[in-house]
Amino acid sequence: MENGAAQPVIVAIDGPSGTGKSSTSKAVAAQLGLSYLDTGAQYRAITWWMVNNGIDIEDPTAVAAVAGKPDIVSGTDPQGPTITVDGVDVAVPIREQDVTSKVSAVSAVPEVRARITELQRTIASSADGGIVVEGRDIGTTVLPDADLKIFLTASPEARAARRSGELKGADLHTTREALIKRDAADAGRKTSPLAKAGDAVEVDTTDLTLQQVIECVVTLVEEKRAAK
Ligand SMILES: Nc1ncnc2c1ncn2[C@@H]1O[C@H](COP(=O)(O)OP(=O)(O)OP(=O)(O)O)[C@@H](O)[C@H]1O
Ligand SMILES: Nc1ccn([C@H]2C[C@H](O)[C@@H](COP(=O)(O)O)O2)c(=O)n1
Repeated sequence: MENGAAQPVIVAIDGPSGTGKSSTSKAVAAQLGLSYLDTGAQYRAITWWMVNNGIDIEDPTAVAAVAGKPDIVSGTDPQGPTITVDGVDVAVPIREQDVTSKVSAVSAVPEVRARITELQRTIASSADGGIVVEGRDIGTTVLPDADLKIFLTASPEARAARRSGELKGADLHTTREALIKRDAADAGRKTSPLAKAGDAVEVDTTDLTLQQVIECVVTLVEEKRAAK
């Protein structure tokens, strides 16, 4: 870096559920003055809209026919990310079990992915100072030219323990099975499945604290920025 100004940088963070993508991405973006985009929240938002409008989510043709209808807006401040659908704040309802159990089916529909991918690229290209975008297909499909790609992993046991803690003591076995089922659906779909990009740096977070993961990613971003 020649003039001391921070270089804009695009960071893609992918991985299965509960590996720490959201917590890490938000903290890294806040620390480095970058924008932050939670793409899972967008897929949850479109799923919430489908459910609320009585669309049969088991019918991909019905889902595809209305994929362009909801107006989904994401706020990208890492200190307070927001998500609205047709002007309604859906940050809370999109985390409910009903949406969580249906989001993989809705996000497997190619027309849904095309719509949301376009939205994501528009947001990333208008983030002047740079952005951390987290999801499942960011490094492979949405932003294949990202400056840095990270793929977070963790054992199913560690991920289930983290989620059970969040869900206030939910049964560990049931949580683990639900995570594995959602990952299998996300990794097994035809259109832009959950996958590690060939040029992504894999970070196994099983035995790392969240703080250690954040520090690791901040270092990787700073190295990339310095080399630009
Ligand atoms: N390295 C870690 N050690 C312990 N707990 C962690 C670690 N990373 C994240 N967590 C905790 O695990 C939970 C899940 O993390 P987070 O929501 O960031 O994962 P995610 O990959 O974004 O999940 P999803 O894809 O399902 O949204 C949170 O409660 C978070 O605080
Ligand atoms: N880039 C993405 C992001 C998310 N999804 C789908 C698959 C996930 O199960 C679901 C919810 O994501 P989460 O909030 O748990 O991160 O959304 C996807 O297909 N592509």
